[in-house]
Formats: sequence, C-alpha cells, structure tokens
Amino acid sequence: MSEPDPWADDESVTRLVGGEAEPDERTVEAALRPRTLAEFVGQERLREQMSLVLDAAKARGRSADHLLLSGPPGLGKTTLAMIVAAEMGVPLRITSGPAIQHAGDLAAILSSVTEGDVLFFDEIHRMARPAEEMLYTAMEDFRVDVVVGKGPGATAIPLDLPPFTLVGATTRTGLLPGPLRDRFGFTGHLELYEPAELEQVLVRSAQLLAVDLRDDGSREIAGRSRGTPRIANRLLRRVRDFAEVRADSVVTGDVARAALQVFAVDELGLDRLDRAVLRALCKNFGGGPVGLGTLAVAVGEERETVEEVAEPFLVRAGLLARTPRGRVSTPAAWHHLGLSVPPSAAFGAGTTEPDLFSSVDEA
Ligand SMILES: Nc1ncnc2c1ncn2[C@@H]1O[C@H](COP(=O)(O)OP(=O)(O)OP(=O)(O)O)[C@@H](O)[C@H]1O
Repeated sequence: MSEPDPWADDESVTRLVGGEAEPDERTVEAALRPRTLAEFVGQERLREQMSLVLDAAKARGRSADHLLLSGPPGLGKTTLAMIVAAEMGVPLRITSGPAIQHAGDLAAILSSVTEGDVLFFDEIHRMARPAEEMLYTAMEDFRVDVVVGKGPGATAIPLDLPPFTLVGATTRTGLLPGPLRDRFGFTGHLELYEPAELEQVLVRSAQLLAVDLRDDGSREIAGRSRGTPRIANRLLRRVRDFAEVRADSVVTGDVARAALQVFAVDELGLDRLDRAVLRALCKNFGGGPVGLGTLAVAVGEERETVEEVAEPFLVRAGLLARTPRGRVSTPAAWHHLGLSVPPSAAFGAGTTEPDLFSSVDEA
C-alpha cells in the first residue's frame, strides 16, 4: 500500500521551517522590515485599529496607549513595534522578558526612558515575577518605587517617569497575569498569513534583495511557508542560493520546487521532523492513538521536541489530532504521505467522529 517516500533520506538537513529567528538571522531580517503601516502586508483589521490608535494619539499630542501584540513567532510583532515608534516619530527602546531577572533590571531600563519613547518588551510573559509589580505602577501611574537597602532598613524611593508607550509582545497571551493584561489599552492578535499575502511579502523582499522572482516561484514558496513571513523570507534566501548556483539566478516555480526538495521542505511546508512524526504515527502505530512518549521514541527525539516543535503546525494543518487517548493521524496525513487510509485507522475511511475524546487519560 505504501509508495517509497522521496523525502525519507533527508536526515542531515537543518530546520528551515521553525518560526523563531535563528541567531544570525536578525541582521538580514532588519533589511527586510516594512517601515510603515502602509508597507506592512496583511493583518488588515489590526493595521486599521493600530492606525486609529496612533492617529488619535498624534492628534492629541500625547503618547499612545500601551499596546499588546500576541501571536506565533515570525508574524511581525517586532516589526509592528518599530513601526509604532516610526509613525509616532519617537525613539524605540528594546528589552525582553528573559533579560529582566530582577526588579532592579527593570528599574534601570525605566529610569532611562524619555518622554514619548516607545519601549518594546518582547516575550513579556517571560519577565521575572518580582519585576511585574513594578511594571504595573510604571504602566498605570508612570511611577516606580525603587527600593534602597535591605531588610528592615529598606526604603522605597518613588521615581516619576515621563509618559511613554509600552509595546508588549507575547506568543502566549494566556501566560500573562490578568493585572498585566488589563494595563494595556489595546490588544491585537496577529493571525497566520494567507498564501496570497505571503506572495506579497516575497515580492517585496525579492525586490529588496534583487532576486528575479517570478509569479510561479513566489506561489511555490508561499505555499510552503506555514503562514509565516519569517519562514517565507528564509525560504526565499535558500531558493535564491539554489537559483544562483544552478539556475541562472531566476526563481521560477520549477526552480523553487527543486530548491526546496534539496532543503527537504515539502509542498505543505513540512520538514524531516514533521514527516518523521507523521510516518511513525501512520506506519508504526496504524494512525494511533499513541502516547507522546512512545511517538517521540519512535522518531528518536525528545518528547518536548515533538510536542513543541513538530506538533503545533501538524495540528494546525489538520494532519494530527491530540486526543485524550493519544496522538492520532487524520486522513489528510495518510494522503499527504501517499498512503491509503486503512479501514482500521482511528480516523479511518468512512469514520467521521471516532470515539477518541471520551477518556481523560492523557497517553
Ligand atoms: N506583514 C509583514 N509584511 C512584510 N514583512 C513582514 C511582515 N511581518 C513580518 N515580516 C518580516 O518577517 C520577519 C520577522 O518579523 P518579526 O521579527 O517582526 O516577527 P516577530 O513576530 O516579532 O517574531 P518573534 O516573536 O520571533 O520576535 C521580518 O524580517 C519582517 O520584516
């Protein structure tokens, strides 16, 4: 029943389709960032809302309300924070949750903020708890209490701050404490991009990078970019390498397909790990249900890697379901691997609603 899998031998290839930035990627990304809301592709509703918030603040001659941006990595939160500062014509300061381990770290940053500044706080959900309370008063009253000394002799010295705009970014709104969430005047959620929007991102990036990208080339890359501009731009750079070395530097659909075959990114944007998980699920375990630990052993990875790296997209793409009794592949997964769905599969041919959700034992 199974065809040989043309992607099966791609063990050595690094992960091109992760949403997070690679360590050396920020510099090249900086060159591709849109500078204005008008240049920012997609997210129509969010752009309109942000443009209203910013225009109203400008008209009043005040700094804008604090803004919270949420959504998966690589969708443009940092870019939007930079645009907020540029549109308001003020400097941008950048910090991140993991950099704030003590209240003193935050006090140092806040005490250097000048009037109207935009303070971008990436991964705000990872800030240390003791700093959170300080941030509450800074956001609400533009004041911090700096504690001097230790023990019974410690005194809190109030320090007034100039008005500023905090732009918080998080991939996990649910992890933010309620009091922090409530202090943002506006919360915007970034959605995954449609392929047509990713094509626009790619056309713009190709112009900036002087890549000869044809329509069918951008369509091919967009379809494999998992709804994420960062991944689209990354795949474009790899396809450009291939085109320069093997294809007269022109990126057509055929060139993009051949390049992404070399880099083991298939037509849905799945890579080696994603496909290994699906293959193990379908071939070793008949489509599941199978426990996460067993599945991880079958693909030779840590549980966390399977759960946090591969599964979110497989679930989103409708290829894998997490049920109380374990992981299950959907008919789309079998088809994607070129396999026919066996009647015995949990989501087998002809079954519509398998009885997988009745047990509470997480396998
Ligand atoms: N709407 C968009 N239009 C054009 N390019 C975009 C858009 N959104 C993101 N990009 C590009 O994608 C790359 C990643 O964007 P950005 O760094 O803003 O993502 P992020 O959501 O902040 O990710 P992280 O959470 O990992 O910091 C940048 O090069 C940026 O220019």
